Amino acid sequence: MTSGNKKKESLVPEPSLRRMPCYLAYLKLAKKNGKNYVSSTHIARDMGVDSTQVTKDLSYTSIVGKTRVGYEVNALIEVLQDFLGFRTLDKAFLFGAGGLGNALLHDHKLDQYGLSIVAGFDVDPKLIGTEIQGVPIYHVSEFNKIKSDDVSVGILTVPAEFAQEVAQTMADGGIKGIWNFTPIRISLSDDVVIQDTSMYAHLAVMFNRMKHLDGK
Ligand SMILES: NC(=O)c1ccc[n+]([C@@H]2O[C@H](COP(=O)([O-])OP(=O)(O)OC[C@H]3O[C@@H](n4cnc5c(N)ncnc54)[C@H](O)[C@@H]3O)[C@@H](O)[C@H]2O)c1
Repeated sequence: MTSGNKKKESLVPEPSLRRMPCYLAYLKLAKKNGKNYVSSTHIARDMGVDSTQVTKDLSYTSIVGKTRVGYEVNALIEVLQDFLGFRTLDKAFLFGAGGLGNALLHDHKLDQYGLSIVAGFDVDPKLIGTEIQGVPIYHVSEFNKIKSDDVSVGILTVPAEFAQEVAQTMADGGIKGIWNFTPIRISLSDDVVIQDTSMYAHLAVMFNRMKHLDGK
């Protein structure tokens, strides 16, 4: 597959991995503002993270900061992009080209994060045979015909009631990583990585914290 050199970073703690794309966005902005070097203290101050945490997070990559000046911005951007797997393109199949699936197909920045959707699958006759942003949409029953060894990522954006069944279809067809947007906890064998993602969970946290503010 295209991302054969993506490393297995299983020992990196998830909170560190989750912070890294934020460091990357911060560094890209620093670069835009003409900065050549940033220190972990600056990153920490601007991002509201402890500076030892920043140093620790970045130590999982191969980069080493220089005393006093810190990290070279360009080099750190490249190292982070590499480390996070954003510099190689993984091909993905999308299952469920409705509201959210359609939005993801319109997300032109997805490839900057190492993902390229090459085909969509749905059951809606109005969608089958169409293209969304140049990506062909097939009936889900055609998956076995279309599936390919070089596509190992599946994006799951079907209604909740079909999530488990469609995820199983994906796994049976060789998908190794499922980006699960449905609210269902998918159960599959251990050789498939499932990453649950929910905007609504974050919204719930925000509402809860806002209530707490009101109560002050
Ligand atoms: N994680 C998040 O932040 C987030 C945000 C929005 C929606 N969602 C979830 O994403 C999913 C999709 O939401 P939506 O608003 O796009 O719904 P939607 O109804 O607009 O789209 C769902 C699509 O899946 C298709 N579909 C139905 N059964 C299928 C099957 N067996 N195989 C393939 N495709 C099938 C439908 O025809 C439709 O096009 C839901 O589970 C929803 O809860 C998650």
